[in-house]
Amino acid sequence: MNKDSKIYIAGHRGMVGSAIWRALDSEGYSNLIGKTSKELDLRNQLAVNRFLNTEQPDVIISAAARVGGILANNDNPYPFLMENLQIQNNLIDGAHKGEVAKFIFLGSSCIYPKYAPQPLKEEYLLTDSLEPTNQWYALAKIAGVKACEAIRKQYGKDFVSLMPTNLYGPNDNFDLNNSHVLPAMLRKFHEAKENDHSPVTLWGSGTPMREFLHVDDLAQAALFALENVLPDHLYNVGTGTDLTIKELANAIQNVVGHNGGVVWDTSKPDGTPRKLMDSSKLQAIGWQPTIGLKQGIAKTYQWYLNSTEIKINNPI
Ligand SMILES: NC(=O)C1=CN([C@@H]2O[C@H](COP(=O)(O)OP(=O)(O)OC[C@H]3O[C@@H](n4cnc5c(N)ncnc54)[C@H](OP(=O)(O)O)[C@@H]3O)[C@@H](O)[C@H]2O)C=CC1
Ligand SMILES: C[C@H]1O[C@H](OP(=O)(O)OP(=O)(O)OC[C@H]2O[C@@H](n3cnc4c(=O)[nH]c(N)nc43)[C@H](O)[C@@H]2O)[C@@H](O)[C@@H](O)C1=O
Repeated sequence: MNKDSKIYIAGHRGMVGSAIWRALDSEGYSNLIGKTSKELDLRNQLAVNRFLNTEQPDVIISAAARVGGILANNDNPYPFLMENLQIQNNLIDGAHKGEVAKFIFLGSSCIYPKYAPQPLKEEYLLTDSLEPTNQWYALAKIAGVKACEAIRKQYGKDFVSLMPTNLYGPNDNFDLNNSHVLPAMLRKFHEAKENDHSPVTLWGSGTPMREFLHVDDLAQAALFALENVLPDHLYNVGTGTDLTIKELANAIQNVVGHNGGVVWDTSKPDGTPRKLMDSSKLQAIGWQPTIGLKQGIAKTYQWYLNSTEIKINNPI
């Protein structure tokens, strides 16, 4: 890939898009383009086609999506299904018709069946039914993976899908209803510490297990996929290590310095019991995670403390 190739990062202001932008920028990629959702609504096919015809990017990295934690997914099935289908269809089909040479699609570990064997291998896709809380989002993401696979199979184009595990890091969403668990816990424990170490209420039973990857490691995986023609269409991107939500709460409490109690609100959903990824396929060809969870949580908490603008993303 040439350093002056024109690379459109869709969703460049989001947690993932901004991390990919930073990674490419620091590697010397000088022709990056991004548009906010106000400037270009990716649900609008006509607008997307006009934009792609005008800009003619060489590469598209698709980090734009309707994203949220377990409750946002569970309570908003239609936008999580339809908006994600619209955004990705417009980008993937526009890229195919516009002769974009390389397309990197981002999905999520929730595409795999709820009770698939662990760790999750890429070939477990579509072998059983999905986790109900995020099946709508997962179905859209599966359609994106299959669209890229179909274009690759029929036309031989370099369209590839990366499936990250649960991500965290700078520019995450800290809205207490819509965010994922790690940013929600950072904010809840921080605010409780400031409030005389008051008790914190967390969701579910605390027994589900999750795997967490720092978004800068995911950005390195995207850089790796940009700079190499990957031999297959689908790659998991994770650390290979998971922990219970209770263990995560303890780790975050320690980093933040909160000494109060924790209450588990079991009226909130647990979601899938476990979704540990087998990322050996991508690791075997050259990508490795580098940021351990404790270090990553500490870095993210520092970022949170130093940020003048914390993203509270509540589009619903
Ligand atoms: N966060 C996570 O834990 C995980 C995320 N992923 C994947 O990574 C990708 C990015 O997620 P993340 O960065 O966390 O999400 P964010 O919510 O932080 O960012 C999403 C981005 O999408 C853009 N966007 C949303 N709707 C539209 C629209 N209609 N038109 C144009 N742009 C739009 C937003 O643009 P703007 O800011 O301009 O409104 C925003 O920058 C997604 O594909 C997601 O599936 C995968 C696994 C885990
Ligand atoms: C990335 C991934 O993210 C989502 O799936 P999820 O992993 O289930 O989501 P989550 O991060 O919101 O929760 C993980 C666990 O944590 C528990 N939990 C405790 N306390 C809080 C809490 O305060 N907030 C949140 N959000 N969860 C909490 C919560 O009950 C659950 O057991 C999907 O959007 C899916 O589409 C997807 O791709």
